[in-house]
Amino acid sequence: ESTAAEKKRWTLNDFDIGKPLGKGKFGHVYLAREKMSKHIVALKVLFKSQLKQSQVEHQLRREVEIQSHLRHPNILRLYGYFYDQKRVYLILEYAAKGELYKELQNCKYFSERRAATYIASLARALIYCHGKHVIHRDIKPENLLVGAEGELKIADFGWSVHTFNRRRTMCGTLDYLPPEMVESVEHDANVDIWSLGILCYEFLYGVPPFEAKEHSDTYRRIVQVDLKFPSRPIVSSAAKDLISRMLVKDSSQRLPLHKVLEHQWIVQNADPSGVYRG
Ligand SMILES: CC(=O)N[C@H]1CCN(c2c(Cl)cnc3[nH]c(-c4cn(C)nc4C)nc23)C1
Repeated sequence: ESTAAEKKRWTLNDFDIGKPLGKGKFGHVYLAREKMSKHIVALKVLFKSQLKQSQVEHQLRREVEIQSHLRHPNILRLYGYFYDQKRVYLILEYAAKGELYKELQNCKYFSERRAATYIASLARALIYCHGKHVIHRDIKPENLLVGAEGELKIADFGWSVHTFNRRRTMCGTLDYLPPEMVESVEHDANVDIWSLGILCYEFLYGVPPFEAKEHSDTYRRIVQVDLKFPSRPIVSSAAKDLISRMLVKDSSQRLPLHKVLEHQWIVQNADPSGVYRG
């Protein structure tokens, strides 16, 4: 069902533009306020010239089509879009607590309760997406935002907007790709289970499991599923068990998302509200 916001023909005049939130290859994201409702949003401004140059117009149309129909507390809303001569504007939900990866950088790694709470809410969001035949939501930390109540929001449109201090492995990171994508065979919804396993590892250890200096080494470690658990920080065997059941080369053998939610590590550590309160 589409709301009034979906139908309205928005223009730039409908908004007061605030500070830049992030900038990147295709344009910038600004804090903005819709004048009539005083509703705070994030306005993503993309340059048509850039989109044409990189032949991503069709990808943008597909992503906007998908994103505007997804309604889930852990998926950033796309309220609408509009364009003028030179730019395309996406009207997005504003996540008040910003980017998760900055939080992860600040505290190196998360507690098991915090990690489990985030993984559970992402599993629920992915179950919702798969139910609508939407896969590969590209859930690396750069694409995760935090709402006002501390809830996680998947905020990706197939490419990310790079904020000022980019993550070292941001550009073209292979870290999150599962074997079938690295070996570029067709992929199914199970790719998201793999990425969730990578994310769980990174939440607990502060680095992705197959990180290496050279891309060729990361590639080899992924296809060999060269999974090692450091001795520090100390992580429970239940957490390692869950990660080991998600990072499985044969995508059909990965723990299904609904089984992730039933895993003892999640049941014992995740806050049922999906919000980590510290
Ligand atoms: C992957 C990606 O799109 N990255 C960012 C750029 C800004 N953008 C935001 C989007 Cl699209 C939505 N909400 C945001 N909130 C913030 C933010 C809030 N604080 C306190 N600091 C920041 C930054 N940023 C956004 C997404």
